[in-house]
Amino acid sequence: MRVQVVDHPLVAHKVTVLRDKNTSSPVFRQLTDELVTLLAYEATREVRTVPIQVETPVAITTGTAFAKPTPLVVPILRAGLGMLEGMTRLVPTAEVGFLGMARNEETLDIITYAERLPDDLTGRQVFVIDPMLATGGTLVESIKYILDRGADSVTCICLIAAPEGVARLQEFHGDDDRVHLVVAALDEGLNELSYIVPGLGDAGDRLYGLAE
Ligand SMILES: O=P(O)(O)OC[C@H]1O[C@H](OP(=O)(O)OP(=O)(O)O)[C@H](O)[C@@H]1O
Ligand SMILES: O=c1cc[nH]c(=O)[nH]1
Ligand SMILES: [Mg+2]
Repeated sequence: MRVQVVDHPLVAHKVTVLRDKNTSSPVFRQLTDELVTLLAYEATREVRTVPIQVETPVAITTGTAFAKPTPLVVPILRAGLGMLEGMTRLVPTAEVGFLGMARNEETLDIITYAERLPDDLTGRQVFVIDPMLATGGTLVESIKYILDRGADSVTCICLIAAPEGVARLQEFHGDDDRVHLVVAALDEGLNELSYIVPGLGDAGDRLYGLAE
């Protein structure tokens, strides 16, 4: 598994505003959208391409197109939805599958309440988007799900990760070079409620309001 923390002043600045508890939902959504495009730039470096011919007003030249099968983007509902538009804007030919997962805030067990993915992911490059990697329970489960269906690779794009979550991914997928993780910030750790510290609070709530 390869882990990349994107070290860039634009990313650091946007994450700082995102963390601010006084940042409103509309601004939070806008920054999430902007951040995913910056992270996706790194995360899609190994997306498969094929050469194509293109005719400019001046000459015919060789360009680049995404290879088939096209990349599959999988937002983890709810909070991952906030990253979807930024991702599909960059990779417009991508297909989109959905995983609805929520962690029980007391037991931290993961409940999968929705799943809409192709049964066969053979040969697919999959991009999982979810802003928060806390204990890692959600991502470990998602990655397992996707690899079990035959995907070639799973690249997870997260805004904020806790070292505990990264360690959990290492434990389950550390030796697997099909798995990549790209994050904007690696934080200090988890608090007693398994929230990321300093983090930004509950990403789903800040994007979409209270879950109750
Ligand atoms: O690493 P973990 O400990 O599993 O926690 C991370 C998960 O928690 C958040 O989702 P949440 O369960 O709050 O659902 P929501 O997006 O509907 O708010 C977040 O978006 C991740 O999916
Ligand atoms: O800090 C955290 C941990 C899990 N999920 C969130 O949205 N925030
Ligand atoms: Mg939540």
